Amino acid sequence: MPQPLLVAAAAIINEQGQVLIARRPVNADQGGLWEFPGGKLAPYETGLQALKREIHEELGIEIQKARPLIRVRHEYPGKTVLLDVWKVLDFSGEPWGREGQPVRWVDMQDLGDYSFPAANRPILNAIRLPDQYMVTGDFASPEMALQRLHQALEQGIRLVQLRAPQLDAEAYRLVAQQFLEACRKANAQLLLNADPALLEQVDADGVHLNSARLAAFHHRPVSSNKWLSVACHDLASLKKAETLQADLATLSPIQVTSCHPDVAPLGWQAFQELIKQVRMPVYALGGMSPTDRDRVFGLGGQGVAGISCYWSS
Ligand SMILES: Nc1nc2c([nH]c(=O)n2[C@@H]2O[C@H](COP(=O)(O)OP(=O)(O)OP(=O)(O)O)[C@@H](O)[C@H]2O)c(=O)[nH]1
Ligand SMILES: [Mg+2]
Repeated sequence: MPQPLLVAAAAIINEQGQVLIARRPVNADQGGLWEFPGGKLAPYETGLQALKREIHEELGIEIQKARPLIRVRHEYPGKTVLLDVWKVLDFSGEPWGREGQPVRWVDMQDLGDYSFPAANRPILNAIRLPDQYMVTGDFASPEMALQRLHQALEQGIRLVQLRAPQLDAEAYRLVAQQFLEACRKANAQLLLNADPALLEQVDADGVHLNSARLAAFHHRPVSSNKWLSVACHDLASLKKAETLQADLATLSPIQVTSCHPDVAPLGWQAFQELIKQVRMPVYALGGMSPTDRDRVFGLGGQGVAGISCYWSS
């Protein structure tokens, strides 16, 4: 494999939730396209050092605090890049295009209106997805499920997967419709762990494919304006998810879990090694707690997914 060109780039988000993008000069590589500000690492620089230097050079601001968001390896004709993208949590100064480049604050939902380099698709997904992903656990009645959903939404959960293998298709559809209404009100996104065709009846934000469905599909089963989430347990399933052009994946079990106590966990090192090999935001699932997020960011993951840590009375 060729040695990639190392590039640090910044997702700078303001208090209104807008993202800063800049336009590349027309005569540059990927010219005329929009990008996340940043640039190549100098020899002996770490990603964060390069990020701070480049952002000062290009935008005139000082990064006070940032955390890893996603690393994306992409092969362009004649060049391979490894984009080390950071989420900027605090900065000082007012950004402006110091090199004459147009810069613009863009609403999160309007990012799709801009043309970015091909490598940027996973970055756009990582920016739009939260760092916590709740998967529903057991419930005795739809009322109990809704009550638990409301508790989670109040605690800040903004991405929900309705997993209810105990329900038949009709019962699932009814609960999904109620979940969708509650999620819409809370500005949260709902993924259906169900046949993707259900999206025609319940207009949720996307679907999550379990292992059986992942194996059954050979093409992306949902349109590009819906999320495609996939359950992965090893490199083969992650690669299959990539073939289906999935937007996000869960990788499990990372630690020992109460629901599958006899399954051997992958562990943190395997989590890091596996997600290096795919271009997709990946959530750590299995035995997680919200406090594991910093560790996950450091290993290159999107955040934490969980049932028991979020679905409790
Ligand atoms: N900064 C940045 N670079 C990106 C993005 N997406 C992407 O494919 N790249 C690629 O990564 C490389 C970054 O190079 P750059 O031109 O920003 O590097 P630089 O700031 O050091 O520029 P310079 O060469 O003028 O000193 C380019 O090949 C560019 O096409 C992105 O979102 N932001
Ligand atoms: Mg640059």
